[in-house]
Amino acid sequence: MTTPSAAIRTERLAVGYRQGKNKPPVVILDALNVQLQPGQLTCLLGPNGAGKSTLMRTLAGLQAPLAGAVLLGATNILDESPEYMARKMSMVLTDRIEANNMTGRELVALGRTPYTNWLGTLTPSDQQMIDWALEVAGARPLARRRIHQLSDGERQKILIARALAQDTDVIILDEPTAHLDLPNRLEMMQLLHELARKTQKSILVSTHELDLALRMADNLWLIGPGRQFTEGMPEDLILSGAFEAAFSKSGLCFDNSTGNFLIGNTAITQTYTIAGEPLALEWTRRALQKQGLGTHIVTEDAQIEVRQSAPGVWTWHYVLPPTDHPTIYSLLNCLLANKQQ
Ligand SMILES: Nc1ncnc2c1ncn2[C@@H]1O[C@H](COP(=O)(O)OP(=O)(O)OP(=O)(O)O)[C@@H](O)[C@H]1O
Repeated sequence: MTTPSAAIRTERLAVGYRQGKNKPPVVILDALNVQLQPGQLTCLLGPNGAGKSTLMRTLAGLQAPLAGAVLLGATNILDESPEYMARKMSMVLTDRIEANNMTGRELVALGRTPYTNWLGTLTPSDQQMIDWALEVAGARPLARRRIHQLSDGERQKILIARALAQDTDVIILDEPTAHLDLPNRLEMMQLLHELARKTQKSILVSTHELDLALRMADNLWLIGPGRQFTEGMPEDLILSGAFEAAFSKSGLCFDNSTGNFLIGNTAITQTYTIAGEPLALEWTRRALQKQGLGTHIVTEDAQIEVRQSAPGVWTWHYVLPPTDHPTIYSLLNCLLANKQQ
C-alpha cells in the first residue's frame, strides 16, 4: 500500500544490469513497489549477491532502472536535477574514497556543497551543521585527522557525518556497520534509529547484521531465496515465517521464539525444564543449545534451577539428591555425562 507521505517510493521498479545490444538485461529484482517513510529506519537484508547494492544505487539515481520508476513526491528522480537530488537524498557507499589528504572536517564539509555558493563559502549555519553532524556521528575526535590516517571504521563515521551534514530527507547507507566493532555497530544502528525518529528523515540501511536489524529497524526489506522480496515490520515478518524463510540455510536455523539464530549442530536431543533469573537463564539456554540440549522455561518444578546470586548457582534436580554447580561449564559436564549413560 502506498502512503502519500512516503519520502520516496518505487513503481514497478526493475533493477539490474544491461549487457549490451544483443543480450537481454540481467534482472536482479523486478516489479518492486516499495516506499520509505519519514521518521523510519528501514533495513535491507539479504545474502551476498542478493541485489542490495544494486537496489540502493538505483534508488539513489546512480544506476538507471531496467523498468519502472523511483519517485520523489510525484516526480521521477531521473527528471530531477543533480542539484535538487543532492538536497533530497544522500548516500554512503562502501567504495574507497579519493580524499586522503583532506581532514575529517573538510570531508564532512563537502556535505554542505548543495547549499553553498559557487565559491563553496561556508556560512555560520553551515559550520553549525558540520559540528552537529560530527557530533551525532561520533566523529568529533576525528575532525582534524587526515583521511588516510583513519581506520576503516573511523572513515565510515566521517562519511556518515558527511551524509548528515548534507541534511537530506532520505539517507541511504550501504553496509554502514561493515568496518565497526561490536559496540560501535550497536551504537551506529541505535544512532540511525534515533536520528530517523528525531529528524523525521527516511533512512535505508543495507546490512548483514540480522540481529541488530531485528532490534532496531522500524521496517525490513528482505531479499530471500530466488530473490523474492518481502517487506514489513520485523515482528510481523518473524511471526509470518518470512524472516525464517529468507535466511533458511543448512546449518543455520532461526528460532522464532527468541529471535536468535541457531548455528551448527543444533538438533535438540534432549530438553530440560529450567527456571531462574533471566540473564543467567539466557546464557544457560545458549550454552545447552550449542550441545544439542533444549530448554523449556517454567516457573516451578524445574529440572534445572538457576540462582545467579547464590553460591552453587545451578542446581540440577534431575538427580537425587540435587547437585549444585558453580558454573554453567560444571552443569553442562554433568548433564552430558548423565545423558551418555
Ligand atoms: N556491473 C555488473 N554487471 C552485471 N552484474 C553485476 C554487476 N554488479 C553486480 N552484479 C551482480 O548483481 C548481483 C547483485 O549484486 P549486488 O552487489 O547488488 O549484491 P549485494 O546484495 O549488495 O551483495 P553483497 O552483500 O555481497 O554486497 C550479483 O549477482 C552480482 O554479481
